Amino acid sequence: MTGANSGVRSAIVVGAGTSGAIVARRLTDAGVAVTLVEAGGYDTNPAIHDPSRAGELWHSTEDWDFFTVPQPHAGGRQLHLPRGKVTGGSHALNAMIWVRGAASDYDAWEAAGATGWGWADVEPIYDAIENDLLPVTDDYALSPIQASIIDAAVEEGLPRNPNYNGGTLDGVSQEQVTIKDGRRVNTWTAYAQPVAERMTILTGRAVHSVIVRDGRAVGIRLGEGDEAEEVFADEVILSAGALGTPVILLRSGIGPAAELAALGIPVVHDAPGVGKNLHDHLLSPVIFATEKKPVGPPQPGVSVTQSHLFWRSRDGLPQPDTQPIHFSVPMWGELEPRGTDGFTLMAGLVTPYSRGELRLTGPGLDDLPHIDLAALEDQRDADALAASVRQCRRIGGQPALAEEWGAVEVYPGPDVADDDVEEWVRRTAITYHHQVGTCRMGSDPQAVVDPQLRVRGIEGLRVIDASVIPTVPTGNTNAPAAMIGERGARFLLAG
Ligand SMILES: Cc1cc2nc3c(=O)[nH]c(=O)nc-3n(C[C@H](O)[C@H](O)[C@H](O)COP(=O)(O)OP(=O)(O)OC[C@H]3O[C@@H](n4cnc5c(N)ncnc54)[C@H](O)[C@@H]3O)c2cc1C
Repeated sequence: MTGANSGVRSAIVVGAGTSGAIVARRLTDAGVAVTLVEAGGYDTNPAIHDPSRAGELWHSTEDWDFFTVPQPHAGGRQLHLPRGKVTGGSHALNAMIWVRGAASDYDAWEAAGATGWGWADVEPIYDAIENDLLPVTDDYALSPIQASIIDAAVEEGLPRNPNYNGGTLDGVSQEQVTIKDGRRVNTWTAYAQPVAERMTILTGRAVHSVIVRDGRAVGIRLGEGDEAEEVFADEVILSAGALGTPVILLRSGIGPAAELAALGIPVVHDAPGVGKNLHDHLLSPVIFATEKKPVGPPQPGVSVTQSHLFWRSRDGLPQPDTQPIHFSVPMWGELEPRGTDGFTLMAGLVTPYSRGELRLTGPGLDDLPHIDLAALEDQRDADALAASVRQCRRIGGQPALAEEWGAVEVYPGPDVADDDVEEWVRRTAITYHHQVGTCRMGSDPQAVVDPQLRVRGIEGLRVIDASVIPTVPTGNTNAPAAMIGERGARFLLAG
């Protein structure tokens, strides 16, 4: 369907990240006059494009560098939440791993009121994306340590899964990634950048809020104070991500009325769900040194993570609840003392029960949001992550690692007994970078957007990004964000 058919002549897309870059491309191809607004700059930093250098992007100018409020169930720590602030968004910073999730994840969305988002609806979208502009591949050479990690996981009893996107997640696998010829490919470089000359692109411009007149979104406010500027279009699409989009809605007066009033923000529409339901996956490290031969430094063009596994931490689960991810480098984080070489089996929780929230602390662009993941608040999350740590310890002790490499566990290390791993998890848990849910889609009054991704109560305004995800899928969230971008654009063009 073309833009002319849908009647949409012009659209503003806020955010050139995973979802927004796809939306901008699809609308442009349909003849819609697109203005794509990105708070960050262009992706000129070479570290973005070399998969081995992703770690350099944390705390860089391309990182929003968010932090949570102190997390009482995770040692009182404030967790760093990197998010891409650059063309490509978080797909410019991420590890490029491609995971669809479990069919039952999407059937659960549908059952909870996201009508039309069951597996039968989304599977063809994934099939289409993977055979279109993004290269999704596991056809690359494994680093020697990664091959041994996979062997060790098999020795621990896990099945070797040749395609975790093929219907069964369980087992250990080489990661499918969006890398081509040793370079990162993201939705900006694959979708939006090739048609950039056919759009209006504003970079380095942060959107303050949406302009709403008589219940309809008519444009956006860029910047604030003396630098404020207004841009108008038929449709406004927020693709600013699970932390960026709710902030824009709240500054626009679309959110929980009492919270907005307390900050002196005029209430445009009482939407109690905006910023609620924030949740994320979590990681906790198990780090090894090698006594027989060094792992060696990262190689240019090669990601430091190439394998992962899906595993059920207890009986009776319909799908895996843990997804350890394996790094060819020691991921020391805040740990001291630290060595110079090694590898990390990063335990991972992918079925979190804890739910946090995002709130504003003020109406200005510089007022940092209050971000509370409620990390490990639900005991089931701590139990699953601790079980995952114990499993990673066991894998490190298998012959393929312990005998071939002389792998020796440095952290948690011999002083931490398996019974004390929960304390380790609370002391070391970090984000898996998969925040979702802050503008949940559904059919109930608390849902922020309807299943067509229209903001309830406001005409001409959609949210198309990871914030609409009602419950985080079993796996990394980039592929779901891309799928949401494709579907959201189709909904909009269909009118
Ligand atoms: C370090 C890291 C590693 C990750 N690894 C993986 C992985 O390997 N595999 C995987 O599947 N997922 C991974 N993820 C998660 C995945 O990248 C995200 O889920 C996905 O990119 C979300 O897409 P999005 O479109 O919702 O938001 P984003 O891609 O974050 O895009 C949002 C865009 O909006 C812009 N924006 C925000 N606010 C404003 C504003 N006010 N005005 C203008 N622009 C604004 C931002 O700058 C950004 O460009 C990782 C994430 C990170 C940060």
